[in-house]
Amino acid sequence: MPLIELRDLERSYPLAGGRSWVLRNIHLDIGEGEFVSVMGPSGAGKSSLLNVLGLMDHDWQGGYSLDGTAVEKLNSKQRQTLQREKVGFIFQHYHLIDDLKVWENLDLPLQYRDVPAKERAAQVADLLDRFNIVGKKDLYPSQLSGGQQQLVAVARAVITKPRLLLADEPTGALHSSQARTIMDLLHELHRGGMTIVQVTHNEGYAKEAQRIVRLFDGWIEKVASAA
Ligand SMILES: Nc1ncnc2c1ncn2[C@@H]1O[C@H](COP(=O)(O)OP(=O)(O)OP(=O)(O)O)[C@@H](O)[C@H]1O
Repeated sequence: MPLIELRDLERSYPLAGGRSWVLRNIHLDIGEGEFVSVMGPSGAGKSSLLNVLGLMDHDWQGGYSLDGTAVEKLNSKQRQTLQREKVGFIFQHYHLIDDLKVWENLDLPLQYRDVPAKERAAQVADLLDRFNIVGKKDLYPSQLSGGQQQLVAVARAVITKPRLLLADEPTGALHSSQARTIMDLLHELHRGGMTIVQVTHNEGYAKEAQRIVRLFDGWIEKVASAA
C-alpha cells in the first residue's frame, strides 16, 4: 500500500461569481521511502498540494489516504494528531521561532508529543551532533546564516522521526554550497527510509529525486521518473 494515495483531489477558493481552481482531479500515489519532486510554474498549485499532503489545509474534496488513514474522514483533532505523528515540514524561509534558542527550537516538537525531559535532552543532543550544529545550540536563529538556519529547520522537522518529510523549496533561499548541504541531508534521510516530497524550481535538484510530478494550472501535467 502506498504511503500516500490521492484520488480525484480538488481544491478551490470562492471567487466573485464562481470558484477559482487550485488543484484539479489529482490522482497520485507515493510509495513508502520514495523521494519525489514537485515542479511547475508559479501558481501551478505546488504549495497548495504540499499543504494538503501535510494536513495543513483541510478544505478540499476527494480522497487522501495517508499511511492507510482516510484523511477526509478525520475531525480536526484527529488530523492534528496524525500530522504530529507522521509529518515533518521544511519551508523556504526556515520558519524557526525567533525568540527560542536553537536547542529550544528542536525541543519543541518533542514537548508537543509529551516526550519526558530527559529523553528530549538526549534526542536534541543527538541531532545537534548529527547535523554538526552543537556549537550553535545556544544561539538564536537570527545569529545563524541562512544555511545554518535551514539545517536547524531540517533537524526540527525530523526530530520526531516522521514517515513523511515535506519540503517547500528548501534550497530556494540558499547559496549553492548551502543548498548542496541541505540536498545531501535530504538524501541521507531518504537513505534512512524517509519518504520525501520536495517542491523545487531547480531542475537539477528536482532530478536528484526518483520521480518528478509536474503541475500546471492545478492539473498533473506529467509524472515521470527523474532518471
Ligand atoms: N487563500 C487563497 N485564496 C485564493 N486563491 C489562493 C489562495 N491561496 C492560493 N491561491 C491560489 O492558488 C494558486 C496556487 O497557489 P500555490 O501557492 O499553490 O502555487 P505554487 O505553484 O506553489 O506557486 P509558487 O511557485 O509561486 O510558490 C494560485 O493561483 C494562488 O493565487
